[in-house]
Amino acid sequence: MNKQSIRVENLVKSFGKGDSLVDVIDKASFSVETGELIALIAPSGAGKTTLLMMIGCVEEPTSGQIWLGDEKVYDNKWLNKDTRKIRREKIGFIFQAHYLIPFLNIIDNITLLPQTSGQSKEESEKVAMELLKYFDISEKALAMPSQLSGGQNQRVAIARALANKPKIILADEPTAALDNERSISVVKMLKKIAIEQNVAVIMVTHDEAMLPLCDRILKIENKKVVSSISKDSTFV
Ligand SMILES: Nc1ncnc2c1ncn2[C@@H]1O[C@H](COP(=O)(O)OP(=O)(O)OP(=O)(O)O)[C@@H](O)[C@H]1O
Repeated sequence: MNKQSIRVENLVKSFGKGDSLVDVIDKASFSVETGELIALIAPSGAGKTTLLMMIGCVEEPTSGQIWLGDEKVYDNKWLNKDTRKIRREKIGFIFQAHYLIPFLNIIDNITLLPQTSGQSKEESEKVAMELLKYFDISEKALAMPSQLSGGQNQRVAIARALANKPKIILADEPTAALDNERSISVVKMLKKIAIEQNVAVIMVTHDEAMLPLCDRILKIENKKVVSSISKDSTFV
């Protein structure tokens, strides 16, 4: 059964002060359940990355509340000062560029974070190999990132985001560097992960072709966050 994985209430974000004050998000309230793949859309500069980074406990909101799973992590301040720990335990990040470390092979790229979080080499390599099999690139385990295609590297980046078994995946334009066919394959993969691994996925995208593959669309409109089901073309 799906359950609430992300909940945001009255979230506000402004940058700067006085004359240079920029209001970006005004009282956003929404939730995302496990199993859901959500597209986050808005014009450039409207606050997509800012919203994603607040949910990811990277950017501190101005006010409001955030729950990740059962834990309230923000209530007008971070409730746990160690936001890195929250990120490590609960969230997998995927970016437009894959940001794999060029001098580490694929398996070492995936096991780096779990090992720095205290997982044993054996256990982290076992999980990494399972993920590489899942993404159909296990034969590339010992290759270097430069030996893989853009689409393959992005699959490795998704595998890396899953290595700590997070319940939330935050993806900032994960398909921006890929052609249409590879973009569709990456987004379908994110949907499969959401369902099979009970993960909530929020994906920032500028690509309208990806919207029908998502369950719901969150749109930032005049600083407000509005939700629609993906089939509803009101916002598309
Ligand atoms: N650290 C910062 N200090 C001041 N203003 C910032 C800061 N970070 C972001 N902003 C401003 O907040 C607004 C939202 O930025 P954000 O990067 O979240 O937009 P976006 O929707 O992700 O844009 P894009 O689609 O171009 O990536 C912009 O006006 C930006 O200039």
